[in-house]
Amino acid sequence: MASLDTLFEAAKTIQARAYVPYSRFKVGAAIVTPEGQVFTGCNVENAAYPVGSCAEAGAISAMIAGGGSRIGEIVVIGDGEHLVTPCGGCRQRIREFASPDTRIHIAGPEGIRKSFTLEELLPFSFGPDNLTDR
Ligand SMILES: O=c1ccn([C@H]2C[C@H](O)[C@@H](CO)O2)c(=O)[nH]1
Ligand SMILES: [Zn+2]
Repeated sequence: MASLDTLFEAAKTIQARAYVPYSRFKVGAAIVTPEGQVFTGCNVENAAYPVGSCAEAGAISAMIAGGGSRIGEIVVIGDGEHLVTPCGGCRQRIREFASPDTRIHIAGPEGIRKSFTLEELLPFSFGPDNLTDR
């Protein structure tokens, strides 16, 4: 099983590959599934700014394409002094494949700075269950 250290290193490696000619703000994300598979993603910007995608979205796409189905834990790494927590859209993307107690680790270049549960970042969330209890 991948350790948190390994997951952090995977996020840092993919962060370096981010395509960010507009913001110059590189983000990396690494997911470990409950089975121990690791999937990564980086942000990919576009000249049509709104079409750019977040690192977390890339990691989730890689997970699904690679046969994973659940997020065990996720590390998100950014630069600068502020915590780079997932944007609102990515909190919802993570929510689709995670549980309220799934841990979301926020890292800087030196290591993990703070860890949250999904419930902390996205309380009272909307999810697949809402569609089945009609
Ligand atoms: O959690 C985050 C926050 C921001 N970004 C990206 C989007 C954009 O490319 C750049 C600046 O917002 O950072 C991510 O990938 N993940
Ligand atoms: Zn996002």
